[in-house]
Amino acid sequence: MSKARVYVTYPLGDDILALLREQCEVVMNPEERSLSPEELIENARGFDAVLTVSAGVNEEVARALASSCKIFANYGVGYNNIDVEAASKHGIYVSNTPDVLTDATADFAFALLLSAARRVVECDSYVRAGKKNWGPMNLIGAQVSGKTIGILGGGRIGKAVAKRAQGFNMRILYNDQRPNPDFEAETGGIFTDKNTLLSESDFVSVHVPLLPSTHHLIGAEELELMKTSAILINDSRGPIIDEQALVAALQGGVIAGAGLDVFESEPELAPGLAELPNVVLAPHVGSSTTEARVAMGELCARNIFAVLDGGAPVTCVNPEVGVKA
Ligand SMILES: O=CC(=O)O
Repeated sequence: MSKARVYVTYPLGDDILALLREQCEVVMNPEERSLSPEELIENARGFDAVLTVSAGVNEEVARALASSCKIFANYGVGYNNIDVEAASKHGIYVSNTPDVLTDATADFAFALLLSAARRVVECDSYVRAGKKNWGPMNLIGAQVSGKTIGILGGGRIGKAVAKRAQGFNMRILYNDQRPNPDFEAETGGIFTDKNTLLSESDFVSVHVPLLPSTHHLIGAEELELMKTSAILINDSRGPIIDEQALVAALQGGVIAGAGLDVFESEPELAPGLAELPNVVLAPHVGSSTTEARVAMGELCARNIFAVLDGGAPVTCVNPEVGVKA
């Protein structure tokens, strides 16, 4: 019997390709860029599975690929790039990669927080410019230990950030659609409404999925509620923050700083953002550790193999597909 065929939308490491090739024939887009829906349809037509790395799957893509494709296995925990309803309608499973990147992403939120608070990037430039002197007034930053952190999103990554904050003896506030007893039991976090969280926190870290209800969750009004000394961290999804409003707030001293791994229109930045000295910027690398990347690839492969074997994905986003089948 011929092997099932998997299309991979973005270059991935040899380890994951070798694993997929144990059971499947694999074709990969060799270019380091997201494919347009038209290109995805053209390239993946007739394949049994598509491993999506930030490629957009809309209604047309789902419809065009439905005669052969059984799963969109998304390489990432966030799957806002995929129209899940359309995939379900056309009987195609969607899976994501939760858990395996939680620690890496929480570590990176803390890396951004510490970098922005203690001006690590400025310190690096300072030393590289040959200015190595110690001085009592030199590059003074914000203390992190003992401060209040406000975590928007009480899920896996938010909770992992809270656990790190415990190590810094921080007061932990969090907000979500509803309280999460596990979050509170494991971290001592206190559930508050969003406005209280924004006005009382020294650091606000965003860990919600991108949904219509979380688009621009932080805009000009929310930034106005924050302390002028506050630092905003985001390594979830860019459109959760109104980036133009954030630039204006940082320029006007409404808040003190930001650490951003994600942007509204990646890879573009809002005008003025890159010129600000009080932001630390990163190119969407929250889950980019060797361990997390290997585990994400393995989980995509497990999801694909499970579906090709006639079952449901291990980490399934739309189990209703199996119910209808
Ligand atoms: O951004 C990365 C992810 O969603 O896993």
